[in-house]
Amino acid sequence: MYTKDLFFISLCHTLPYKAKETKLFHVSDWKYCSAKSRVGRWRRTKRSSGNKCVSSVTSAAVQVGILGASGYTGAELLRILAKHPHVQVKVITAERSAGKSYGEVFGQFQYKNSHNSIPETLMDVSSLLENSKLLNSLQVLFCCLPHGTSQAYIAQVPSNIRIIDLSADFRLQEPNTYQKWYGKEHKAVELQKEAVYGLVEVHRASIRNAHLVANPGCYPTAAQLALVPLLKHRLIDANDIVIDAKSGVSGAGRALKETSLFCEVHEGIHAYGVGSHRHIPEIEQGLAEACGHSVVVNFTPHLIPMSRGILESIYVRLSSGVGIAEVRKCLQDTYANEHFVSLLREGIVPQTRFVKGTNHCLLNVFQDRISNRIILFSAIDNLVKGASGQAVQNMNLLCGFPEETALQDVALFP
Ligand SMILES: NC(=O)C1=CN([C@@H]2O[C@H](COP(=O)(O)OP(=O)(O)OC[C@H]3O[C@@H](n4cnc5c(N)ncnc54)[C@H](OP(=O)(O)O)[C@@H]3O)[C@@H](O)[C@H]2O)C=CC1
Ligand SMILES: CC(=O)N[C@@H](CCC(=O)OP(=O)(O)O)C(=O)O
Repeated sequence: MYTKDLFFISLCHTLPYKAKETKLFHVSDWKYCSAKSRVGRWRRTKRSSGNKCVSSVTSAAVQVGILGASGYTGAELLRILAKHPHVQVKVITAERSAGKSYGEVFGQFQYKNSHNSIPETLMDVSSLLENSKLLNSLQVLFCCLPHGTSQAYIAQVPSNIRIIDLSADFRLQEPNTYQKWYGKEHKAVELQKEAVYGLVEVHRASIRNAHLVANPGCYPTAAQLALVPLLKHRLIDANDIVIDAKSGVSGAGRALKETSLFCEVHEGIHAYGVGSHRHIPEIEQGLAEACGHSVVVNFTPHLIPMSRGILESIYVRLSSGVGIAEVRKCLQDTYANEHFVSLLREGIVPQTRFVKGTNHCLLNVFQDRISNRIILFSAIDNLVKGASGQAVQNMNLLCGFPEETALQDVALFP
């Protein structure tokens, strides 16, 4: 059977990704679908997308600022917010690119009518913080600055503005843990205490009322979504977890670094931060919370010559008397009503290309050949579910919008 003979019934993007049981029909079966239902689907599509490629902003749009809009996560935020029907991006900032127009920094933002209007020029953060009128006109501030930089700026933001920080600055609850892994004292310890960890599928209730959301790190997102439910239900041994992680190069950010030079990345793969990566305490903090006692994991990240994507292969020991079927059932039940996390059908290995450009995390579990062990796989796009997509999911939650608003893309493939 050839692809041209097939019609994928979920072409319409209003159909949630969760519809995993959607079948491919032969084109000749199409006539048996009622014309009425086809019209109904079309009408819904037109209404939800305003018959244009993007939705228009409602009059009562949430006013948003983005610190660090000239970086990778900033650009990804603007790409996503461009199709958000209830958001107006009012301010964007940069450091080296301050004063430039956004289209000059990112050519993809020069197209006419392809996005909600965005501010023409990148301003510097200090000018924004000094302009109290402009600052106070914002309701939500995304902070896409390097870790260590965010905390001092965020401490100056008025408390009526809700902040979503994409850096690592507010993820660790213990100031001592932060100092140990980041090598410096935290400059906003009080704020660190009140920050809520923004892994929506785990902390949804507390995020809703948060003033400051600490958006999770990319590697910790993929690891925790696979492991937290299993630890909560005591299905795996908390002291025998090996996380073998691979990331695309955009994870390192846009600033020029030796480690992300083309000649030193392409056609090669290497581990880094072995036994010392700063995401170790973040992963351990989340897993300890899930099982109620401290956890020590083996976490080894690798850099892969691709632009985006994270795949984690996670090797664990089952608790005594537990089988793989219980693990599958636990993941299936936990994520049955979650829009962005899915357990794939048995035997299908999650791939980064299945999630490229999307806010989805795909999971699966396989029996290891070594008895009583299983292998979990978790795939995300580091810039979307691992950063800006998750940040928008958090904003949707804070603002009372449906969580999946502006996040319903299907992966760009191939
Ligand atoms: N990339 C990823 O996959 C992920 C990143 N994160 C985290 O999100 C944050 C942003 O990451 P990413 O977008 O990749 O980083 P980039 O390096 O691509 O961008 C950083 C941004 O911050 C600005 N900036 C840098 N230094 C300063 C400063 N001292 N004062 C004000 N602005 C400054 C830069 O401006 P300019 O370029 O104009 O100098 C740029 O806009 C980081 O904390 C990162 O660790 C989290 C999850 C995943
Ligand atoms: C490939 C690569 O370099 N990845 C980054 C992680 C990106 C991320 O999530 O960083 P934050 O914790 O600062 O948000 C790293 O290993 O440091």
